[in-house]
Amino acid sequence: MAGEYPLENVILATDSYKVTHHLQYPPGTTTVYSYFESRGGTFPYTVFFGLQYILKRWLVGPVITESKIQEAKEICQIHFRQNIFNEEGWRHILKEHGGHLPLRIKAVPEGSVIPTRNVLFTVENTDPMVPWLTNWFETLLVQTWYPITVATNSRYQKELLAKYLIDTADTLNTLHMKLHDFGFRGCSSVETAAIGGGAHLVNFKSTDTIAGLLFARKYYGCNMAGFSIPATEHSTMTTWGKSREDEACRNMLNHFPSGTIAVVSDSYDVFNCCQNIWGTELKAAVEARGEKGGVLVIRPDSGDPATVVLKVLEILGKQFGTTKNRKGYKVLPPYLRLIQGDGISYKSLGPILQKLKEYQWSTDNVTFGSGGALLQRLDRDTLKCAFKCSFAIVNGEKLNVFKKPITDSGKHSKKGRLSLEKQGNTYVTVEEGNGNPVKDILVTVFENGKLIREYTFDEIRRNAELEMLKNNKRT
Ligand SMILES: O=C1OCCC/C1=C\Nc1ccccc1
Repeated sequence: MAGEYPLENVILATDSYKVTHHLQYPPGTTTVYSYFESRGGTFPYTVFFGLQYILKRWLVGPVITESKIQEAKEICQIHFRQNIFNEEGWRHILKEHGGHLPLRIKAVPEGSVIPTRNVLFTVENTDPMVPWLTNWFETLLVQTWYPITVATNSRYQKELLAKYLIDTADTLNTLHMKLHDFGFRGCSSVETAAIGGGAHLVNFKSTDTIAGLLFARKYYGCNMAGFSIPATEHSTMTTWGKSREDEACRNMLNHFPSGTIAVVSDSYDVFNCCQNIWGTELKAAVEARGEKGGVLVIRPDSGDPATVVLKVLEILGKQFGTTKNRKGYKVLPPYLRLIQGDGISYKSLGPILQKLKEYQWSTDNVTFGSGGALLQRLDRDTLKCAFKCSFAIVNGEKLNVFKKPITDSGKHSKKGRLSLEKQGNTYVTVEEGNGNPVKDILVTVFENGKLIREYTFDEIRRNAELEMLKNNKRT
């Protein structure tokens, strides 16, 4: 935002080859219009999220300055070992627009759930003198692939968890806390964790990735987007020594006499810990804590997830008893739950939930944590996010622009000015400028350096909410 001087230089936040592209468009080019889409891949729909961060972080305000132009000119001169930097182009932006970028960006509302192969946002230059500007910012804008892919992957897990809660639990009330973000350390950078952590929080309110909380506060006006609880790690358990694992467990009950706490219990033998420490030595203390509304969440952290979770449930069920809920599935006492934070991904979650169901255990009993798979084991190909030019004006002539490689039909691009319309329950990308502006779902979010439409986190969460929960339908 204006006033905050980022260390980096937005002119240089691009790929080297783009520095040479102003010399490559046909003479007389006055408009370059490009669009972003997911061409599909792992998932049939995407959750649109994260553009607002990139706009605020890089593009909003008088971002072009004399010193940035000078620095960019110097870097490019040395990097290309020739003078191809478009100094007068950038100076034009400084002089004529006061350093504001003469671009128009139209996008689907953040949080929208859109089938792949539909336009998600468009970019065009608003000043005919700088047509090369549109694709200069492809590099930054295509980085929306990351928050989009994290939010999408996270939402598919929410769908899975909702399905099993509907089948095996009495309510969906715990759904928003069922997948906890464990991914901070597994991210490539603090910024990655912030963006990815924020993207997960579109779907859930359960996280240990503090960077994601700050991201939601700073860029999406959300005061507190997620929650966590007092929880142990192996160091706070193993420093007591193997012979005092029971004291480490008791220490947690003493320090946190009420509320929900989690204790990792696989330091040596998770089955022994559940049977003889939680289920025998500390059983009365765990139950007493339950009287005051306390909840103990036991955390296995190794072994085959479904196998270990099942065996732990059986042991705890025997020691503490179980009840049957209205759907006929077993539930531990309300003061006792599990969290499985090892080996969880979209791929592994379904089979685990299915196995618990087959053994008559309600999904109510278990919460999940996911790290690397949630925030890092994704790439731009997961949803094939791409940015292509579809329209241009050259010597006053309007051109529908496209690529159509005979070597990959999946890479055919859309033509002309695009709009996104909803026809019945189906989204349709209307091409070649044939859309009805009144029905266009794309919203102008950025124009000439200003953020035109901002989304709050609550609005985004509503847009992204599961269909079954949309109008507060509780099963
Ligand atoms: O194991 C972990 O790896 C890395 C991230 C945090 C973490 C656990 N946290 C936690 C939070 C709430 C309940 C249980 C555990």
